[in-house]
Amino acid sequence: MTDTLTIRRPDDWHLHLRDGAMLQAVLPETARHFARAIIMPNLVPPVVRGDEAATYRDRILAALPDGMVFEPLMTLYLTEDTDAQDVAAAHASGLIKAVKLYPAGATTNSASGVRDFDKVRPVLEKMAEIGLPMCVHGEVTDAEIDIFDREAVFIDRVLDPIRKSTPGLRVVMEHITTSNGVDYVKANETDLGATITAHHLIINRNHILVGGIKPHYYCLPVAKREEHRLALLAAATSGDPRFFLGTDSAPHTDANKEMACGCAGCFTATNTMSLVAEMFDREDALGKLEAFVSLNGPGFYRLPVNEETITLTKGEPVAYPSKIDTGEGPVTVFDPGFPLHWSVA
Ligand SMILES: NC(=O)N[C@@H](CC(=O)O)C(=O)O
Ligand SMILES: [Zn+2]
Ligand SMILES: [Zn+2]
Repeated sequence: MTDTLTIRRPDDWHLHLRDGAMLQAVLPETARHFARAIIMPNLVPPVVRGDEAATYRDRILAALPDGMVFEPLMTLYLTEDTDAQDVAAAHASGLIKAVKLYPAGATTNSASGVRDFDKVRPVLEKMAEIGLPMCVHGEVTDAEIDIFDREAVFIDRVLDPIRKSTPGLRVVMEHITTSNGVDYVKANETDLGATITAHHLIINRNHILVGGIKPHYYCLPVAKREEHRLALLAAATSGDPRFFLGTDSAPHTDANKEMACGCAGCFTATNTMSLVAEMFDREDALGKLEAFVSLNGPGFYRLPVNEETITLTKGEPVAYPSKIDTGEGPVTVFDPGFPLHWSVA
């Protein structure tokens, strides 16, 4: 039985850090284990232009506690008014590593997102030309489409047509939640990858709804049936380079989660590595953990892998806080509902 595991330091390819007091509180939770993270731009107002990404990056670095090493990989929030030249300049300077597409209304702080995909065509063409990846929140927003079908319908109606009409566009399907997402990625040899969260490896829709509503299991895209969770787990543990960890750790205060209309988002930054290692161990796939958390992401983004390592050890159930304090109120840490045995030394 393996009880220690040394791997290259991991990265998080999908992270919400927010701003101000919340940023201050959640950044160390990520920086403790992760070397780099793709920083989601869905602030209010969103991070749209290169100069806004530069000042957000400065605020993140200013919030980093002394002695911690962490590199924020910045993104821009795609709007119908985004200027292709500004995007190209922010990419050429090394500031941004991706552009994020939110269909308007799909998720938290997506009101400034895209309604008419034809309007962003010039930006997408420029991105294809310069090799800048597009990260996609892949859900349609049509009122008549069932929330559990929104990812699958997005692939057919929006994503596949965009990819066919924009050859060379490199796409990351963010936080996939369905076997449809897994199958679509696998059916495409080039220019397509997907992030998978820790929580979607663990929960299905029953966890949210059976025995009472669990607001801390509610996120978007919402967790689906068990067969979909199993497809995600198989993809993550397969070693296939097209799948990599993006936690989508998305802090909301308990006050904003535990209410009649609670916010979407699970906060996993504190215990991500314990969650993921536990699930890989259960699948007898610890040999593929490094690929999922440390190798496949840099491979897709064409960045060097981290030189430093971390060591995980297996032992008594890991102690982690049930909540973290933030200047805005407590934020509940994702509780898988079972003990975790792997901790980062
Ligand atoms: N995943 C979520 O449920 N919420 C994210 C937004 C997102 O990634 O869709 C957030 O910013 O809170
Ligand atoms: Zn999203
Ligand atoms: Zn997200």
